[in-house]
Amino acid sequence: MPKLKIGTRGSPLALYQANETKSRLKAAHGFSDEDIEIVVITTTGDRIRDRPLSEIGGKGLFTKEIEEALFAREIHLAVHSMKDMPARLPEGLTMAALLPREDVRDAFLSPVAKTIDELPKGAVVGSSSVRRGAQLKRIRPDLEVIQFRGNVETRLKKLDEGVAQATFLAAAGLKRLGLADKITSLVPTDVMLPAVAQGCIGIETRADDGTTRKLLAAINHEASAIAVDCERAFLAALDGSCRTPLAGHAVIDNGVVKFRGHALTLDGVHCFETTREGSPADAARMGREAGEQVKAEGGSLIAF
Ligand SMILES: NCc1[nH]cc(CCC(=O)O)c1CC(=O)O
Repeated sequence: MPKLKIGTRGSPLALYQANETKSRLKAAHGFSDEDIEIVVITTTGDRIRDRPLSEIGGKGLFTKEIEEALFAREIHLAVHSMKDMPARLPEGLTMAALLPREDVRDAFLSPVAKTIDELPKGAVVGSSSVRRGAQLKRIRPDLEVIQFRGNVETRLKKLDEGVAQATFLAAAGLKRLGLADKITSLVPTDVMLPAVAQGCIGIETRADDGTTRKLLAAINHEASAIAVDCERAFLAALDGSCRTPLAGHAVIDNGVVKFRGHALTLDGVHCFETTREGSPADAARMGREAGEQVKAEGGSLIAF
């Protein structure tokens, strides 16, 4: 009988993340392989493959069935890409641990150019992310952005076939999957501010499950948890739909939390920016106030 059941989506990245969590729990608590079972759960987001997620309802589509399994006690914990988590968790669930954050940057993939700047005038870029689309139009208004979904292999094939000249993926996912060699270049965060919580794996459990919470506390990475708290408070304050291009990134530098947040219009013409600095204890408040500021400033142009 397994002592712990981990719920996860079945994609290669999700399985990698669940196995990473399993290894860390084994190392922290001396569990054997049989003690921890990985339970694959198919979500609505996995079933719908043909439409951009932002059209269907976006965030939450990858979490609903998994959270139902937590409530039903079919699993003890659930492993998520924090970037895909809605700003607020359902009542009764909690994010009990964050794993050490991977590279937060976006990766640029292109057979014809080394960087965004080097793309030929009018080049076609494949991306379904409203954030990346808006950021790109802001720096290169000449580029044409087309919808692009699918896994890494599908996207690389589309690049090969000339459907688009470039695409973007989170560096974290590529690195975790051992596909870092597919990256043409990494986009600096001051060129493209990453999505809130990009590169972060979070582990969710029931708030009243003290046993699992204690096991997870041992593998929590505090600096990553603080940064994500700040970024997600920004997201929650803006209450953005997934049609709202938002970006936010916090780092802890010498004990100081430094946060940058952006909200853009879809066409990239307007970008409302905010920065905050403060102590880790204030991380969530800083993110929230940054979000409130951007909402007040950009509210007439951006539909949050
Ligand atoms: N929205 C899809 C998604 N959710 C998490 C990752 C992997 C990277 C991460 O954990 O931030 C990706 C792929 C991507 O945006 O390229």
